[in-house]
Amino acid sequence: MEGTITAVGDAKEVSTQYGKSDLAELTVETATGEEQVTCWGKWTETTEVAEPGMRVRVTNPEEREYQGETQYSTTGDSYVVLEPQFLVDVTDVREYVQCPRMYYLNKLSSAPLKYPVIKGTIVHEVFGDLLRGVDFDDAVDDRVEEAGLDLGLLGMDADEVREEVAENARAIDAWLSQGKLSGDDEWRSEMTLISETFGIKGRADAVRNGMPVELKTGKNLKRDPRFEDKIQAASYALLLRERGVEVDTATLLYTKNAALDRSEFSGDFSPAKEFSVGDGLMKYVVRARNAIAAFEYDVSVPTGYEADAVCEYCFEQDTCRVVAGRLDQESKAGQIGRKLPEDELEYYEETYRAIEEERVETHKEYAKLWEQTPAERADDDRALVDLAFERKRERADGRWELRARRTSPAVSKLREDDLVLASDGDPVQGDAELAYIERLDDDEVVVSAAEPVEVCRLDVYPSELSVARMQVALHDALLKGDPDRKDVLFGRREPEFDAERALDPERDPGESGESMTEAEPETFVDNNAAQDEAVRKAVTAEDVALVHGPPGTGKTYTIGQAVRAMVARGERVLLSAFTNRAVDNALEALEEQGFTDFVRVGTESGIRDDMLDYRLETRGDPDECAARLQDAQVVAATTATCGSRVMREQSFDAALVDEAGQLTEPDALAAVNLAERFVLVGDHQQLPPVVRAENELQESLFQRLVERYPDAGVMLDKQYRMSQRIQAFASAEFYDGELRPATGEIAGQHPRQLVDLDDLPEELRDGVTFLDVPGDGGRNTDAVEADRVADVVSSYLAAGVAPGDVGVIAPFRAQVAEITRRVPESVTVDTVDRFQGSSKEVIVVSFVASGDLESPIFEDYRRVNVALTRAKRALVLVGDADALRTDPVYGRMVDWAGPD
Ligand SMILES: Nc1ncnc2c1ncn2[C@@H]1O[C@H](COP(=O)(O)OP(=O)(O)OP(=O)(O)O)[C@@H](O)[C@H]1O
Repeated sequence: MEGTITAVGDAKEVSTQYGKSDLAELTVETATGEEQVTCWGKWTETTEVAEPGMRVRVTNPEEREYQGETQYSTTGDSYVVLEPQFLVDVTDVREYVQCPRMYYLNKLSSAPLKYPVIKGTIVHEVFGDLLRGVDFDDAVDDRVEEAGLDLGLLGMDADEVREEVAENARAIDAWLSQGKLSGDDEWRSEMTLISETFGIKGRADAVRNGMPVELKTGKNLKRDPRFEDKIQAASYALLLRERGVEVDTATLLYTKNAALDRSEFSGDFSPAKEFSVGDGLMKYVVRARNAIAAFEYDVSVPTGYEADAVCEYCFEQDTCRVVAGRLDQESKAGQIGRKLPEDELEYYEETYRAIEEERVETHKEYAKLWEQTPAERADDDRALVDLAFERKRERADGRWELRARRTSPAVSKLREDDLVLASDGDPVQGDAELAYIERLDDDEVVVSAAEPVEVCRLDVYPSELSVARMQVALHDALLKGDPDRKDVLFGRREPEFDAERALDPERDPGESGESMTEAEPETFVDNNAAQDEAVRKAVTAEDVALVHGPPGTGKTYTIGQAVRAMVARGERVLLSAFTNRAVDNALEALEEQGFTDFVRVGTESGIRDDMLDYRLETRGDPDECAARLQDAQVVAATTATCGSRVMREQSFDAALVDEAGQLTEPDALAAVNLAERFVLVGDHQQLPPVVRAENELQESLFQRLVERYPDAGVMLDKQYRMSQRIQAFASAEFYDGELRPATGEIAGQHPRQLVDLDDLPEELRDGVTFLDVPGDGGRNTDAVEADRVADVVSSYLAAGVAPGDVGVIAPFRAQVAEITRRVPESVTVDTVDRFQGSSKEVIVVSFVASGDLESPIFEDYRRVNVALTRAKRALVLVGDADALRTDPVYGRMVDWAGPD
């Protein structure tokens, strides 16, 4: 039975025929009405954390009719699951059992760059390799080499690490070969498991004959595995049971045991500890996960009293007390340090809550994996569901290349390089693995995965990584952040500027012997006063400078100038942006300006091909890898990568962050935290941060600071893209009329410069055109409008415009698909989000507007602004004029564009 809790009774002790037992009543609103459920025994621990409003599921309850009503009670086979749609991760269950506050603290600080962590990862990878049959020495050498950068930053010697990893791996190898001797062991490494019944997800290190095997790189000389390790293995056992495997044992492999000197230690040296997994342990797992789900439900913070955590021996004791002290939390370990000022505390708590709300939304995405039918998921753009598996091939690196044929031309959010869940058709109960899309075209898809799944379906995989990084950035900014910086962030002090820094370093008195008074302010950009001022602000800012760059105003160019000016002053600079594309564009601008002393940090698949030469190699000799990063004057990475453990170890004089209007505050902080001073470049009139939850994360740090400190900002007011005719509406509507074409030549751009106007239909001869198409009234697609858009595109192509110069923008992916089917492949058709930051000679916008515009077409005006500011010479708007006129902004847009 399942429903929403409306009341929770107190636990009481009663006598039964089997002796004394606890019980507590839950009142639950189910699909058929309000029901009573009696939770017996240890399930009262769960009722104690339950609250009205939470969802609850009780499996295998006993049903009894009593005075005409059905009453439920738990049986020996029952599980009580709170908030089952919230998938608690197995590693969180393990942490929680060890100490509830440890689970919380890990959310705030993520895995640091520490040798035991890195070594643990390497050994795990070698374990996977050995299972896949890779040669022992090859696996060790290769995996150590792969961790080159991490090891280099830790100052580790590769030979020593190899030796230590080999010692651990030998324990694995010996144990594996024992299993092999005994016959037909069936192995599978790294298995992604999701339980919709128990609300748990996880990734088992390995599964042997259906039973979980967990690898621990520590030692354990007791006969039995550690309790928290047992809990972890039992969680996987529970997940496997849901797939119908009768799991009764699990194995923990303590690899360090094999490397211990027997004369120094005594105990049970065998690395592999097997134990039987009974129902009791699995119920314990579910109760622990319920406690976590309950904390997440009301975003409360554990104190450490919830479990029998022992603080005295805990490595995290100091951190725990500092966090408790600074954030004014109750903690079993106590508090140290001064409480944050009230406004910071309030900000921290609000932002923490907002990020957790985002986490809940991410979990709702997971739940859609089973709540939606395959067809619904496909309709929702969240999956490609009818793939026909073609073939698999094992690569030299042990990963599998999997190919499937597409049997229908569906659209989806999925793109090349995305992390997806590749499955045999059932991502929850079937064979499923995380995979990367390597190629996705109209008739075939190629993915790579650790296991050879017979791919028939790919699903969007809602990663929690971005949520995790936001929490870490928030924590770092508030608890570790410089107090001076925080004064500005919290409005206690105006940002300051040091004019001397703008003096020409070429004429630095230190070098030329001239006195300071003779040094002159440098001119950074001589043909654009606002850009010049922007660079000056960036260079002189002691705290923050804000560069507001409307479309095409040379943001990227200005960033390049600013970076070079900073480098000329001997500064180490972090160059960051929301997307890989913007990071690469900024580097390209630097390259064009003759500067290439930079290092690009990121994954091979994320970085544009022409920038791969600058990519920081993370594999190889530790010292060399580390030196390349540490010696680089300029380091470039997305803000997401700035939250990685490698980047969190770096420090910079200045951080320049592009696309800052699209970043949530915590995402911007991830970059800003790494530098002494920072410059945000963006436009809050274009795309806002994209988050699932509707809360304060939707407002960027850029916008907040621009509004708070207008004097720290400069607006770039000359644009290098659009004709006067095209830019007029956006300038008036979104930039107070202050945006202007940079030159007469730009202002005067016209379709006649592309084609002979006589070759175009009459209505397309102006630079801006509105085509009134009543449409078919569809909500997300409009076939009539799509036909008209296709006509317009073919008119331009017929007149001689190159297909690559034409772009089509539509508000919904479904309409993008409608139009894609009707135009040649080389014409880009996409949603606004994919067009931000790019431009075309000719842009056609399809509005799919009908009726009274009930459903917001471009969600908000900022998206329309982006759509209307991509074209250089010709902009064609296609939509239902009457529908659009029901909205004042769209009404003015229609008036501006025609029809006359
Ligand atoms: N001061 C300048 N002098 C000459 N050309 C410039 C200047 N500033 C920018 N440009 C040119 O204008 C064009 C647009 O500049 P850039 O790509 O930097 O704009 P952007 O603001 O980053 O664009 P978007 O709005 O797409 O992000 C580029 O071709 C660039 O070289």
